[in-house]
Amino acid sequence: MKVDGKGALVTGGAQGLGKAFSKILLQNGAKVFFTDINEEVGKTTLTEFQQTYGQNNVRFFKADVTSTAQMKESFDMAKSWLGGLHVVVNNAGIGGEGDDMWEKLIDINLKGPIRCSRLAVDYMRRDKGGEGGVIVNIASTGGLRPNPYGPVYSGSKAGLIMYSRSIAANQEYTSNGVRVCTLCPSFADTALVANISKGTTTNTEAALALVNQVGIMTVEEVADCLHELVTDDSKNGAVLAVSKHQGKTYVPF
Ligand SMILES: NC(=O)C1=CN([C@@H]2O[C@H](COP(=O)(O)OP(=O)(O)OC[C@H]3O[C@@H](n4cnc5c(N)ncnc54)[C@H](O)[C@@H]3O)[C@@H](O)[C@H]2O)C=CC1
Ligand SMILES: CCC(=O)/C=C/C=C\C[C@@H](O)/C=C/C=C/C=C\[C@@H](O)CCCC(=O)O
Repeated sequence: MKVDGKGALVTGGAQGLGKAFSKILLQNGAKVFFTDINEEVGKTTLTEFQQTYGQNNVRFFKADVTSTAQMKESFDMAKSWLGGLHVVVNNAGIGGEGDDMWEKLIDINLKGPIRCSRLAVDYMRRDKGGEGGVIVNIASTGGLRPNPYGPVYSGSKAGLIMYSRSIAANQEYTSNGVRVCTLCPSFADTALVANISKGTTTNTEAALALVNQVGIMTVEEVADCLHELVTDDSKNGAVLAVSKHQGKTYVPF
């Protein structure tokens, strides 16, 4: 699918990878409706995008992926303003393994993209008035192998990978024009990784050593992979891993 003229919704689009995903979609001619819980940064990013890509090609709406009501409102607004919903990127996510954080992490990193994938299917499937489209769920290489420094984070991403592969296998969705893919980046240069040094993992020293060993990608390198999954209509159920040290790998399950 060429994204030129298509409508896209990106969650967690105010900064980091979500901002890079919105940017590459805008650069290729899509209209983008992005959401985020951070209203201040979201409005700053909106202004930046509108100055570069035009007032009428991008919109921001403050919304929390843990709220069904807020995300239903987001999807309603997006479909109406975009004129059609063809791409959904479930990107919003956090780190944090502590007693005070791990349940919130599951709510955001696993329940959030499941909530938004369910909405996306309903809004995209042709038998319910949609025009077909693609959902890309943002997991992690941390969901593909055990991670002693982020067991809850890895569990959330492993769950998202399997959920995504499972709905991609649903012929009720595929026969109505919906594709589902998963992008599994390793470390990229965002606040999420920077926060590792502030103690979001179970072992900061070991985690930082892993980051140094694996290397850190630019957000643009990850965004190129998103564009590949969105535009290649042959990709359904695909899981694309990408890292600084190993490049791109379609995971051969
Ligand atoms: N940066 C990295 O190395 C990697 C990141 N990822 C995943 O990529 C996604 C984006 O992460 P980054 O850009 O790195 O982090 P980031 O912290 O820079 O951006 C995350 C965005 O999500 C938003 N957000 C957080 N909770 C939210 C909620 N409840 N509702 C709506 N928005 C919310 C934040 O406000 C922020 O704008 C996450 O799912 C993360 O797990 C996956 C692999 C590697
Ligand atoms: C080095 C950090 C690490 O081992 C992962 C920790 C996971 C959870 C703790 C969380 O608070 C920090 C998350 C940061 C994640 C950043 C990138 C990961 O999504 C890539 C995982 C790297 C890999 O295992 O290949």
